[in-house]
Amino acid sequence: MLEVQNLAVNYRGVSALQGVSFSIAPGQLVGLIGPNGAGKSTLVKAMLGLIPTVSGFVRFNQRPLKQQRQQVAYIPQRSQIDWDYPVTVWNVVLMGRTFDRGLFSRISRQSQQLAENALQRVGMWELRHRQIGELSGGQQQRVFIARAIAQQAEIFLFDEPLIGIDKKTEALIFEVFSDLKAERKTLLVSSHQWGQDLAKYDSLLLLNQQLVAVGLPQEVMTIENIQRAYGQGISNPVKQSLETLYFC
Ligand SMILES: Nc1ncnc2c1ncn2[C@@H]1O[C@H](COP(=O)(O)OP(=O)(O)OP(=O)(O)O)[C@@H](O)[C@H]1O
Repeated sequence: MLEVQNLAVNYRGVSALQGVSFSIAPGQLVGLIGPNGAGKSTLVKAMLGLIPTVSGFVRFNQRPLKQQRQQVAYIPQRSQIDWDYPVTVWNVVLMGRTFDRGLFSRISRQSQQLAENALQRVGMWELRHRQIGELSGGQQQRVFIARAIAQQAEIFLFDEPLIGIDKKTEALIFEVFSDLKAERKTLLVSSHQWGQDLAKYDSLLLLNQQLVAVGLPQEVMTIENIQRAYGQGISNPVKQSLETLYFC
């Protein structure tokens, strides 16, 4: 069980997150949604211990998550990655196995096999010798998902994985989510994507500095909750996705 209790973050004295508490059971796919600047990335980074927190704790199976970083696969937003960095697809995926280096920093045969399987899973094996900067947005996302799969983590934190990708990659990502759920992994996916996709999550966390609502997608995505999180004006895409959720 992944537990977040009373998490708060300030940036230079200004509050970005307050009193965030939730838990996720193994095998659950949880969506983290909220407007731009709501603190979605901040929450994911705070959970990983990448930024300082003012209060709160994050535990996995009753132990601090910070002490079990190897159990967490983090798939950052594509915009946070330097795509000009000269590294091949194969080496990015092997980075998921860096904890498994033996004498003279050699990567074990088992790790190489896991990296190969992960690249096959996301349909990127043929492009393994490519530089990452030479890939499309969807292909880049597949490579980082392969790295996460190769890591064999228990918890997967995806930061906006659906931004700027093609429909085929989006379908593949949801297939990978299903596989990981079947393996009883814990999945938290931040997204500001609206539409039918929201109904695919087991539950949603609606965030705007604090948690506005938590629960089943149709319980969370009420007009009242959306207004509390997004302010008074609800745009057409938001209305459409509410209708999609109610009529699916
Ligand atoms: N390093 C930082 N220093 C100061 N303020 C920051 C920093 N990072 C984020 N913020 C601020 O904290 C708030 C939350 O930002 P965050 O990136 O977590 O939101 P988000 O929900 O992920 O947004 P988006 O959907 O646009 O990616 C914003 O007001 C942002 O400007």
